[in-house]
Amino acid sequence: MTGYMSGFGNTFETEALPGALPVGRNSPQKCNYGLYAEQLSGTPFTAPQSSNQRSWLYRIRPTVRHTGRFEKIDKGAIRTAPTREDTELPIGQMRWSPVPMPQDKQTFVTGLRTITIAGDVDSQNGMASHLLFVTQSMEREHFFNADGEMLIVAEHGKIRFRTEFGVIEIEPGEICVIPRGVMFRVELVDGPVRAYVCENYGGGFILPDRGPIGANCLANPRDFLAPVAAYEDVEGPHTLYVKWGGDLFKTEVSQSPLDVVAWHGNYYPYKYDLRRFSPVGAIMFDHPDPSIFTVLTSPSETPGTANVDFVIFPERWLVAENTFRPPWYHRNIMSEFMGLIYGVYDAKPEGFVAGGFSLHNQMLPHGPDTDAFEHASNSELKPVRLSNTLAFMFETRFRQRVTQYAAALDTLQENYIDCWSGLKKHFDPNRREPK
Ligand SMILES: O=C(O)Cc1cc(O)ccc1O
Ligand SMILES: [Fe+2]
Repeated sequence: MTGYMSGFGNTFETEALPGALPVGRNSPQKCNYGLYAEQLSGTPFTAPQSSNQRSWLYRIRPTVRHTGRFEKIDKGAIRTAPTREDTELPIGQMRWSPVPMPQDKQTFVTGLRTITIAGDVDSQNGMASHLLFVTQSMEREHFFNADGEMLIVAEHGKIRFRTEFGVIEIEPGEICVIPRGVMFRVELVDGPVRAYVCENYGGGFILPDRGPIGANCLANPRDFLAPVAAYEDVEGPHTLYVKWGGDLFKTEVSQSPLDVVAWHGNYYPYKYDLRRFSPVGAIMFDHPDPSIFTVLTSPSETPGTANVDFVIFPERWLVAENTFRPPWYHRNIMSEFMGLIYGVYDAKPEGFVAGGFSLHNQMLPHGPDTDAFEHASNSELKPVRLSNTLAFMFETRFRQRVTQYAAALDTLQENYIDCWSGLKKHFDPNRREPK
């Protein structure tokens, strides 16, 4: 069964068989249908009520039966902070063209390629950005990530996540968030998949406060969708892969671990359609900070200083008067990994293409390229609709270290910085603009 329940951070209850959820208690002496009760804690037991996350799962076997002895295996191109790979790559603004879809068979586990790593997984700070290529569905294989929550940004092809909690499908324009520890497998729906992944080592993503914007707009809670319970009762050899402490392990078991008949709680995977985001922006003049486009944030202990923010640049109207409308020139204490899901990004009309990505690391200057500057400085400021465009940013307080894999990609644009070389000196002590 597939289906979704609407709301962000809600406590849900869902059962695939009637009466599978115990009434008024979590752990009765015997559960209906002979199920085992199991708790999955996403925050410490003692986290404040407002941020406490846990779910109760009623399953055919407890998860200890879905794990045997673990064996450490090759982690492929997956990297985890604070690993330091000597890339010989000097600091600098970086941009990559899209990496073509591999021709060989790649699953969600083998198809993850880490581009940047930031912070320190052991202290639950920081993040990684990955590319994901899937050319083959996982069969009798599952995965969970103990190192972080995974936010998957579909860029090419539809993706199906069969999770302990139920089934989630996304297409380009949508995201899926899988919390730390949740078991799942990934299937193709109608062809190969390319996606971006933010692995968040810190506290789980929440909706940002809206401040004076009030109770509505930006990402509205009702547009987040959690799956209804769906279970498999499948015997036979299965492999479970686990990412733990930057390493990859596997364990062999004799049944599918997706055997949850019912669950309740507030720790679960969910999806969101980025096209439902209701942007709020400048309706008179000036270019506001891009934080107005924050979809989800993983806060750190320092107020206003995100472990990582997930920000989008969606379709919208530009109407500001007497304003340089694209992003301003910028140096940032936060580091910015950007990707493009479709269309054209207004600061980079050339060279930043769907499936590509850029990295403007801590304090490294960036901003509109020469064409964007000339156009924005001289075009008539009538209302302009930015249509068919969707870019995003993973913005973290930590430096993002580039992996060897990313440094060696032949899609790394050697001449990226030349996009600014045409910015001429316009200074003239006698030149004043009309008011
Ligand atoms: O393109 C970027 O670098 C992202 C970005 C967008 C924006 O509107 C303002 C600042 C900023 O860093
Ligand atoms: Fe920026």
